Amino acid sequence: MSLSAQPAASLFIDGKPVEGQGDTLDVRYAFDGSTIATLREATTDQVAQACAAARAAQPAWAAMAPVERGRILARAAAIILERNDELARLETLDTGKPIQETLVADWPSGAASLEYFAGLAATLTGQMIPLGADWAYTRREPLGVCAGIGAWNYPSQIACWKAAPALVMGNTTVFKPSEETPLGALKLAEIFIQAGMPPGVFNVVQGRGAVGAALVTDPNVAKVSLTGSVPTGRRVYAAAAEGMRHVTMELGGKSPLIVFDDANLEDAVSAAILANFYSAGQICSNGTRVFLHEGIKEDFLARLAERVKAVRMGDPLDPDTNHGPIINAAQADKIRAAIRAGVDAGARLVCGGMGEGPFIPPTVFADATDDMTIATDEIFGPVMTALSFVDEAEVIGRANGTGFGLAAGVFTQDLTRAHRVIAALEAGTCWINTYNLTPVEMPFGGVKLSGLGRENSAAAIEHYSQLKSVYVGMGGVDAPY
Ligand SMILES: NC(=O)C1=CN([C@@H]2O[C@H](COP(=O)(O)OP(=O)(O)OC[C@H]3O[C@@H](n4cnc5c(N)ncnc54)[C@H](O)[C@@H]3O)[C@@H](O)[C@H]2O)C=CC1
Repeated sequence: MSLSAQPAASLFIDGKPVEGQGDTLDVRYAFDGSTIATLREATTDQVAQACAAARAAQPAWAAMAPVERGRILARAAAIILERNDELARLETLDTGKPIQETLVADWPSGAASLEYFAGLAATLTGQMIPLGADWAYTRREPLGVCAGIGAWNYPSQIACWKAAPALVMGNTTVFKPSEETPLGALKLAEIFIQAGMPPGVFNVVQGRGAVGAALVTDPNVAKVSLTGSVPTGRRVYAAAAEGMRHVTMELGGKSPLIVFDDANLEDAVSAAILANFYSAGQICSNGTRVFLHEGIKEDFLARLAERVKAVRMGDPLDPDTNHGPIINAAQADKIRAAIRAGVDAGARLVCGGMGEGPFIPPTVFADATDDMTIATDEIFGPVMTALSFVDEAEVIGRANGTGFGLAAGVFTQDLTRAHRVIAALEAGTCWINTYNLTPVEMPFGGVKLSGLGRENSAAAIEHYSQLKSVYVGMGGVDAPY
């Protein structure tokens, strides 16, 4: 089977594939470094063209009956699910993630988002407010053109999560995937057209940070939704502020996973695996600071080290591979530097280590302290840091002792404690006795430096719409003169 994944053209503007006129973008398969596609970035003019196409398409799209917009999203979801095998393969080539993951976690999650918001379409109404003889009403209106900017870990899911609530509200979108993973968004654009979406409603531009920056400040853009790191989030938020644009920021984390001594140990170990090693650890909400109660620490670590032996690194297209390569050499270098810093700081390496080439095995540090960089910095790789604790109040304070606030997890059989601890944790997305499940029905997002706004669930609609208030006078008008 050929590994070429060359698309018809690099960009998708106004319903058509359009070749980029900017710099070259080589797309590589993380497993062997082979080039699977060569794209061209969008120029600033092409970004402007995409935004102008989205602007031009927006009034007619917003004027369509909501249920009709919903129907198009639902049709797109059905096409995605029919083509899931082929799309999962492309996602694996684009990201290097194992096919056993991309078959279930990427496009299917994107399709669920389209289905969810399709179902919500007809319910997105304003309010009637009685005011005695007079009354007022609100109209929930679209914002206009919404720019989406994605990270490389879940490229197609991110494109769908940003497109679905925006489009169902009658906004139009220009999406820029990460330069590392540009292919899935082009498929989504094609599928939308196939599902009956009018040209210009969903557009794709490609490029590195500078293209993203041009998109954020385009005069036609009313809202920016970014999934990326905190430093990029700061830059994008600041640039968006100049035009008073709305923002959603889905940024990084260093989330705590707290395991009390009464937890079901086997489940807690499973959760720690999901919270640290799925997608080779390249997940924003990962619970990378695993706080273990002193009483169970060594049992937990021994069991985890045992379970990790079942890891199978290899060709991501092999259905038996359950741990893929890191997205690129620069990211692998960063992860290895973080591992080296953990060893140098005196943490105990329970398992894993440097690995070879693009592969870094599941790596577990124990006996770490809160101030070590392996406990403070987002590594975005398969590196777990275990910290021990004895007391509930102590662990809450330490879990909150970070600028990040994306996610948190608690394992305990004590229901009262579970809810008390979760209430005290500074995190936007939390789990009790499980980890990293992000169904579309549940709001997803962070607090503190991890972001603003929420994706998924009806809560996302708030971030892709604005209210117009209309006071209706039913009698005469009293004026002072
Ligand atoms: N909270 C969430 O939902 C998620 C957050 N992330 C976070 O993303 C990061 C990893 O992804 P990366 O792609 O390395 O992040 P990144 O911050 O380097 O890039 C994210 C996107 O922003 C673009 N970009 C870079 N500079 C820009 C600028 N000045 N203006 C506009 N756009 C710009 C990039 O081209 C890319 O498309 C991690 O910190 C991770 O935690 C990843 C997935 C989910």
